[in-house]
Amino acid sequence: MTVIEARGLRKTFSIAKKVGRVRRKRVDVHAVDGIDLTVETGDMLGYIGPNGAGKSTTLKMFTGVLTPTSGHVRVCGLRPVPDRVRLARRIGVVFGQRSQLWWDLPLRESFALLRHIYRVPAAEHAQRLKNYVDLLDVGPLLDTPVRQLSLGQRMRSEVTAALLHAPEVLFLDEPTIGLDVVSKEAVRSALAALAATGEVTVVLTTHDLDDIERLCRRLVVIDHGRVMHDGTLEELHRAYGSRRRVIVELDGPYGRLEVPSATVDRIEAEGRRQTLSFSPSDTTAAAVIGAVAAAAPLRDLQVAEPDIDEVVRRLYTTPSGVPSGTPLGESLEG
Ligand SMILES: Nc1ncnc2c1ncn2[C@@H]1O[C@H](COP(=O)(O)OP(=O)(O)OP(=O)(O)O)[C@@H](O)[C@H]1O
Repeated sequence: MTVIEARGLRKTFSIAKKVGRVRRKRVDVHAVDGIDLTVETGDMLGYIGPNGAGKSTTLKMFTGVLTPTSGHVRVCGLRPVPDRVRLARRIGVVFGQRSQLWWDLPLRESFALLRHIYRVPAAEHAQRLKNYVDLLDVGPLLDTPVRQLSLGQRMRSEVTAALLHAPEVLFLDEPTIGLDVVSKEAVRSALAALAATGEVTVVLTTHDLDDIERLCRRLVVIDHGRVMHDGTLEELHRAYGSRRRVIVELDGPYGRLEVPSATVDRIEAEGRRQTLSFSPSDTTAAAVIGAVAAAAPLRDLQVAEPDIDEVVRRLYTTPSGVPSGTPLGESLEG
């Protein structure tokens, strides 16, 4: 079932730009510039793009915070702005800068208050709380006032809070931003476990490449308010010509290996260690390893997947070929 549908979605901000010493003129910033997107139930979608690409603006239009300038958008079959109150019961939102928890109350009491706000029957709430408290590992935190939680603990608590009224879609804006490595991993595992239940559709924005690899079954990459890629990570690698690598350790010194459809990128320790790369569309890791084993005394090997960091960097720096015409000047007013 379709949970999000956007057609030709646009948001233009009119901002005052300084020209000369005192004069200002109004310019249009096309923050979202004609986005078409369909999200189906159970999707785990990463909405990514460089700074200022239009990610937050899109999420704000999906959640009824901003009115689109033009275009069509439906979330759970509702129009986000006019149907905002009804929509609030069907979606969960975790935007880093806004908390839905009460700072001075123990977490348990925040959850109880949310039950009243969303008018969730007590038995349903208790059952759901139990499930999500286990899934997101917030049990040991229930009696702690929110202000005493670490950033990572708070993020897991925010996600739990956003799920207690059983939303169909969960929107997460940068769920791991500012967290240390261990907390990031805890939040990621919790979200991966949530995705595995298939109970809720998740749309998240992130700049974190590990989030993308671990969490996003589908990636929508936007830049200058337009969709540049929509598909799986593998499709992204294919589209941008990513290469897989095989690192081989040989039993003794050896010359440069010659393997069909692969190139030797690096030779170390007098040829004992060589790094080969190949395009998955030309050959397979098995064929490369087979060819190496037939030619040289193979001691050990390692296969490295294409580097997401590299492909995203390339994606963000490659001109899309679509002139944006967007005067992304300094925003002087909101
Ligand atoms: N309220 C506003 N008034 C004027 N311009 C705005 C407003 N909100 C966003 N913009 C502009 O719209 C463009 C898209 O901003 P948006 O915050 O959606 O990008 P983003 O992809 O979320 O960026 P980031 O990754 O930095 O959070 C930017 O050029 C931004 O300056």
